[in-house]
Amino acid sequence: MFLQVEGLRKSYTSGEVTTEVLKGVGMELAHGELGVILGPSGSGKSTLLNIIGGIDRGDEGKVTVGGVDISGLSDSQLTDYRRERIGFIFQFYNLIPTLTVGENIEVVAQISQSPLGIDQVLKAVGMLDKKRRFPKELSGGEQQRVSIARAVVKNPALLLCDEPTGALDYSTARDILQLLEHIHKDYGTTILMITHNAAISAMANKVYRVRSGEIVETRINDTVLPAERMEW
Ligand SMILES: Nc1ncnc2c1ncn2[C@@H]1O[C@H](COP(=O)(O)OP(=O)(O)OP(=O)(O)O)[C@@H](O)[C@H]1O
Repeated sequence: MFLQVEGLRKSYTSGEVTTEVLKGVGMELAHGELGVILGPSGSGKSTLLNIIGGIDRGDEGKVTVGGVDISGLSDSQLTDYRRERIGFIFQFYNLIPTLTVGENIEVVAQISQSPLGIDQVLKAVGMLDKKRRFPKELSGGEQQRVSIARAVVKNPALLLCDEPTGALDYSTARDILQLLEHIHKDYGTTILMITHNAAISAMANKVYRVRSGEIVETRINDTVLPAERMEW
């Protein structure tokens, strides 16, 4: 199994209060699959994604990605893992405002082991003609396209998306989901995506429903709905 999470626990302590955010999470995702994590606010979705992506660490349990047990990595090995194998897409794009679209992609390509071509990924997200623009000159949907290109240019083994359409209007959100669907198909990238929106789970191979730090349901979709046919 490409991604395997077993008995993952995580607590945060602030002052005298300890909150158990993940209470023994287990999940699996095969290579090339698209998984969706559904759940209410505060249920632990981002914490789970951040641990899988090597941004954060669990307290207990095991996370294996592409045969590597990341729970056993040193800090510098975890940084290399994150840089070389993981692409992140966030709700609020996080582009560098002082760099052009092309430069935002280039800084990531430069530190990647086997990057794709900058123009190739900009073309794939429909932003090649805006290569010399700055992020503030773009709409939210366009900025998210650039952030997808930035995540994809490193040719990541795993693409992690945290509410990628959370800040977008309905039709732009559907465009972005269609784009992620194309990336998934064209590049064969394994994708794990967090959403509040249950309708989006129709495009996934696997759906994990999270409640209060536990996966309460794992569903396998035999039929995957194309993003252009999803409605909510
Ligand atoms: N660094 C931190 N320090 C303390 N508490 C944290 C930290 N990160 C997350 N938490 C707490 O852990 C819980 C789960 O947060 P998390 O962001 O994983 O949930 P979520 O399901 O992604 O929520 P949302 O959908 O609102 O983003 C929340 O109660 C949050 O306040």
